Amino acid sequence: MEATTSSSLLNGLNSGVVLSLIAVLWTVVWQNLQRLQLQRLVGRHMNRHARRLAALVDPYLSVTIHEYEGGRMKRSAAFEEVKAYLSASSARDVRHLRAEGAKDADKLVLSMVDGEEVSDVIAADDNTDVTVWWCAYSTPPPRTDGGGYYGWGGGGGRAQENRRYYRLFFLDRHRELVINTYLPSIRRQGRAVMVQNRQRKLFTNISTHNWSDVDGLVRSAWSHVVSYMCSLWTEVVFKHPKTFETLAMDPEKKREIIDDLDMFKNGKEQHRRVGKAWKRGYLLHGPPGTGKSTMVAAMANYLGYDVYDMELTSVHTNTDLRKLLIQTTSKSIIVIEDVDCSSNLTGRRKATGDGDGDDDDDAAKTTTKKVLDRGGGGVGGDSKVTLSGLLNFIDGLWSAFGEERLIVLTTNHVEDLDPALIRTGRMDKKIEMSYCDFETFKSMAKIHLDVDDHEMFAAVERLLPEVDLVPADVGEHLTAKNPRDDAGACLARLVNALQEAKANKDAAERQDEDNGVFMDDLNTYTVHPFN
Ligand SMILES: Nc1ncnc2c1ncn2[C@@H]1O[C@H](COP(=O)(O)OP(=O)(O)OP(=O)(O)O)[C@@H](O)[C@H]1O
Ligand SMILES: [Mg+2]
Repeated sequence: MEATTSSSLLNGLNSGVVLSLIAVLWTVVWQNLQRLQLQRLVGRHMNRHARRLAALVDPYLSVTIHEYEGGRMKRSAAFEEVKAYLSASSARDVRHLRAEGAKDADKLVLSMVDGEEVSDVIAADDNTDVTVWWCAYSTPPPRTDGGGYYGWGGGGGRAQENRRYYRLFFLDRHRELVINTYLPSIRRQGRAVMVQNRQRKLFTNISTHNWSDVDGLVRSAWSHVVSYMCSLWTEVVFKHPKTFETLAMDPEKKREIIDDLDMFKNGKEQHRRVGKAWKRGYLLHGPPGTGKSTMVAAMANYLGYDVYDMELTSVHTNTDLRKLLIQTTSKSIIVIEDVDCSSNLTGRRKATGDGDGDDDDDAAKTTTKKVLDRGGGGVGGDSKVTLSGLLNFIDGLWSAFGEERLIVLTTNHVEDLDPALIRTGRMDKKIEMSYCDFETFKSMAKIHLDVDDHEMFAAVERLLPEVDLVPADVGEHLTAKNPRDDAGACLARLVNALQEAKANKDAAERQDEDNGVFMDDLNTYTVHPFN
């Protein structure tokens, strides 16, 4: 932002006593018109004249906010915030508007075209109203010596567009109020509008390059160029329908998680006071189909955060891991799904040499081969990320970069994870997502069938603890399969599945007893009624 003192807008005119009197009179009349909410009736042209006349007796200052900072290709956050802040008043008061696409496919984000202006009223401490004016302008883009335009890669057509800017006019006597109170406040309000309007994103780091075809040195050089030039993340619009309302789980447990998220979201001051990075780790563990990924979506929707879905096997080195971290934004959730399968990271901390995990050499020495599969082929790739690198990513010096960030790890095998990975500070909240219990079933029945009670609930309550049925399976049984399926039919299908699962379990137990295997030797009976 640059502040300049504007000379009287009527420079050169003979500012005699009569003219000054008229100006003072006009200012008084104008302010009264504003108070009576008649400004819009009088019209925006009169508004501009009032400002010019008033400048005779009290000179104007201006603050200019450019779209691009320092002539570079980086868009100014302040410009975007002011634009967002002014969108409502522009839509209301301005005759010529510029429209851009918004989050909602049916809506448009409106802003003033060049030459338009809107006024804004600030409530001063002495209960008087102070009027300021925002005007929109633009200038042609700067040219390079060769006649080309600045910018490259990603700039494209954008480099040839006019550079827009907003200029705020206000009276000299309101300097303190505008600079110290008004401008910070509109930035905050603009940010809030942007959060509301913004399309949330789902990012992934899965590379589209076939690295195995590329020589190591070339690959390394290319990866540096890519990470310097553009984002290491690929993004799509995040549109997951799951919310906490439709996530079935024990209501008390759900409340506890929502409260925890609220405390985190509003915890900026608390984190600052205790000198803690504003981040929080969640570990979601439990068998497949218990809703871990679904919970991440519900969290993202609840908080309004972007989601960075990190595929560890696509990260080549600890250094790349750190670069990915640096390229994430605030108000985001970084998820590493099935962390136990992502890489052979379990129990390797001691084997990592000096273990600082901070350079590629270190990583190379301690490379762990990709292992683990969930039913079939192993995980491919040539990642050299070490456990140490991951530990530093989650709670090392660099993890304090940025703020308001959740890191969520999901796993089916919490017992396989290194204790250092899940210690408090890395994973602050551990949530066990388990087999469907009766409370979870009741919330699923409400969500799927809109029933709070039913004669078949008793059978479900009796059978559910006897077998291990995950919410994904219960949800499938409760989903109508044809237009004639009512609540009774869906519940009957679930009860049948439970009875069948119980019969299978009893048969397996009998078989084990016959074979001399005792129940204590068996960990769980997982029932997959759809197999
Ligand atoms: N608690 C739940 N409430 C509502 N739907 C659920 C719940 N749990 C699972 N589901 C449904 O079951 C399906 C599978 O859930 P999800 O993918 O979240 O399981 P997961 O625990 O992440 O499994 P995996 O360990 O295999 O990744 C989804 O379609 C989801 O909508
Ligand atoms: Mg999952």
